[in-house]
Amino acid sequence: MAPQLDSFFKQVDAMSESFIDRLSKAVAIPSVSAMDEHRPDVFKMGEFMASELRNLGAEVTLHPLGKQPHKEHLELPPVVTARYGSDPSKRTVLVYGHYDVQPALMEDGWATKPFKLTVDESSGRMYGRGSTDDKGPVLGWLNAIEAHKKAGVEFPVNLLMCFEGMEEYGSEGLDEFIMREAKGFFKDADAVCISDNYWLGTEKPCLTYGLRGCNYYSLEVTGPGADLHSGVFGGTAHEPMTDLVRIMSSLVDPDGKILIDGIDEMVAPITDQEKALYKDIAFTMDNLYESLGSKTALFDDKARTLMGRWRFPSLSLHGIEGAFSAPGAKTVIPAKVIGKFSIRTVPDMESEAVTAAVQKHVDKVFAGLKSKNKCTLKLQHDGKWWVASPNHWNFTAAAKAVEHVWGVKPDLTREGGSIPVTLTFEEATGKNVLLLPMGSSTDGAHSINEKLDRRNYIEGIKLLGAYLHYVAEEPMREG
Ligand SMILES: C[C@H](N)C(=O)N[C@@H](Cc1c[nH]cn1)C(=O)O
Ligand SMILES: [Zn+2]
Ligand SMILES: [Zn+2]
Repeated sequence: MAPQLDSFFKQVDAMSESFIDRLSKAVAIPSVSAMDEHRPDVFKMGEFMASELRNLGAEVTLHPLGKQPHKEHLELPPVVTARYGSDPSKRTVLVYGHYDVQPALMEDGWATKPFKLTVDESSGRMYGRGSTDDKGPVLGWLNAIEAHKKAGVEFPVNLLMCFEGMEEYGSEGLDEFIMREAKGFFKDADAVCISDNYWLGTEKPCLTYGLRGCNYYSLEVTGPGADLHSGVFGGTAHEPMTDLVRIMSSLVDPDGKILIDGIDEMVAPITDQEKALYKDIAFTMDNLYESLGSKTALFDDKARTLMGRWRFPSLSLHGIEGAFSAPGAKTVIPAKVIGKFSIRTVPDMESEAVTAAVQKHVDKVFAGLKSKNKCTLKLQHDGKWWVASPNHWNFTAAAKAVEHVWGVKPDLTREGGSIPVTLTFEEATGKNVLLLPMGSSTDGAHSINEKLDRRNYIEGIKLLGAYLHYVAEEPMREG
């Protein structure tokens, strides 16, 4: 295999500028799934993926998913599936990624235009929304195909690709599609690989075997018929924002402790075996400070910090729709405000039980306010946590590829973020799922100035290709 991989690696290096150009074109399409006005761009990005894949010789299908639930004026973007190769003597690997991105506005504080890939030649940092989450990794698979073709190296496996456009909005419609296609498009898969998370630091690669789930809520408080003048009506009416802020501040304390009764009891106890795992992970508090961009950590020690990210639930307050947020001093009483918060869930939390506990808490606190306003809690979307076995040939193949490309053994990690369909793929295919990250801890996914380091992108393309070669070699045994 070594000469084949050498030729493939040389080709990736030779094509690196054209791979960066492909990423620039993708970043330039603002495929923000959470903003109605960007829905045509999400479709455009789906078309871009389909056209790039067709040019590489893959069999591509765009699957419409129908109307968006609760937003029937919007069509869901298509799932793009593609097959590259159908040789029965080869293994078949299914890869998944998403072509939608989080919102990004210049006024959020970006130093460069979010939808223009800006390469800082001195640091190798490539800034742009979606560069690391998840356009860089998704294009990594396409680039790996192209480099094999150009280098004249036989592609080692049959590749099934599944790219969606709603991941950042709860993967609407995808679970049903995957279950429908379990015995169709996905039936040949021998293993699944997802590249959509990050290293723990900036130097050591990792393989990931767990994710937290995510229950995302909106909490609406309404009262007056329209926004009011606070001079005229302040002191005469129950104010929705006052109620909302009280309820939101009752959910979690400043140390991150969730204050909702019953949540702690749902969390699986920590075992001694698990405690021992944390000490060997290459992660320091300085890694955290670097990726936080500050020293505002909740805990001073590594193990508690990793547990806080991986295996305990957390509750984050995200924002308030309808609140006055512009510069200046508008003296308004907003008539309707919608608070947004989410709970990252872990084993053994069940979505329905979490929502029941949240509803009970909100009802209790709101009743205590004795307000005449109306308060409504809604679960916007939920995605389940996932923990898999890393003792499977899929992980062994990936570990060999990491050692080959990066010269070190990868850490085995869990991820604090969520990829809701991971569990669905596991259940639909009955096969092992591996998370193989490309980007690093300082990439700032979901934040301002999101970036992917040039080194992680180019070596990441080599890693994805090498992984497929090692998969082709691994003896078939379930782990
Ligand atoms: C880890 C992955 N790249 C990611 O960013 N996932 C999102 C998915 C999401 C959106 N709403 C709920 N889950 C995340 O973890 O926020
Ligand atoms: Zn994301
Ligand atoms: Zn992502």
